[in-house]
Amino acid sequence: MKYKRILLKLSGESLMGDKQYGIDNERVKQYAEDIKAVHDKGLEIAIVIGGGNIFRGLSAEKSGMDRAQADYMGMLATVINSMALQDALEKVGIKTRLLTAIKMEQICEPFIRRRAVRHLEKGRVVIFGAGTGNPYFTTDSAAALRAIEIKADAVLKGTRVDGIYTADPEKDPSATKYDEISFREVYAKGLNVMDMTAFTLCEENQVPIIVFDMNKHGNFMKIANGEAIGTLVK
Ligand SMILES: Nc1ncnc2c1ncn2[C@@H]1O[C@H](COP(=O)(O)OP(=O)(O)OP(=O)(O)O)[C@@H](O)[C@H]1O
Ligand SMILES: O=c1ccn([C@@H]2O[C@H](COP(=O)(O)O)[C@@H](O)[C@H]2O)c(=O)[nH]1
Repeated sequence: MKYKRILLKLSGESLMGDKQYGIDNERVKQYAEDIKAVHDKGLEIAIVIGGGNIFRGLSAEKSGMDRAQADYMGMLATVINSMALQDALEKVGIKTRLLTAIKMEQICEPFIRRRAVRHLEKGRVVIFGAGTGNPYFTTDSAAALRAIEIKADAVLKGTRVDGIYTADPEKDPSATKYDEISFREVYAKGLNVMDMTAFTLCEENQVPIIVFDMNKHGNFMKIANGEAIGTLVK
């Protein structure tokens, strides 16, 4: 394995699979199997999962809702996704712990940095739910923040695009992919695959980011082995 400890960011939207909303069980199962294969090789894995398949604060604000209220709803959506992933991981035999930034003591532990690190050292997959616990942030920023806190070697952003493109590939079919790009170039070109707060946090703390297509079975293993299949930001 190329790394000892990584932070895997999973997209909430990707969890929908071919559905228009919610959680596709087959997709969650595929993620769990891919994560197990890498975990079995001894990599310490922490996960942050988005909530875009259920609720996004920014979209709700556009429909007239108070932004902070909507953001808290978005954070709760990430907990639902985290619980679905936790269930799927346990079904394939992985020990997990779900730690949330908003206390929900009947269902999971509160986020305590030292406990998270201890869980990882003991070989448990740790899922961080409820983002940063603060409105006006995203789960990309939560992923960057937690990665720094647990001293992860990299943020692996597993999403539905296979890397960072010169423009959004879902809107511009002529866009071309970068194999590697600097943080400075990402800012200068305004590449929106992740939010800028997340990029800045990683740059300031020397945590590289790799963007890759998590929906293709086996890709997570390739990335964990150091194969250059996505886009490396450093
Ligand atoms: N320059 C770019 N290169 C690659 N992807 C880009 C770029 N600009 C925008 N994107 C978009 O970034 C998105 C990244 O996917 P992802 O599903 O992680 O988004 P997300 O909104 O963070 O998901 P969620 O909130 O559900 O976790 C894709 O939809 C892709 O089209
Ligand atoms: O730290 C955070 C993380 C998330 N939110 C809210 O949750 C939703 C879903 O997260 P995505 O990153 O968009 O998947 C997000 O739209 C925010 O409303 C938050 O407030 N703080």
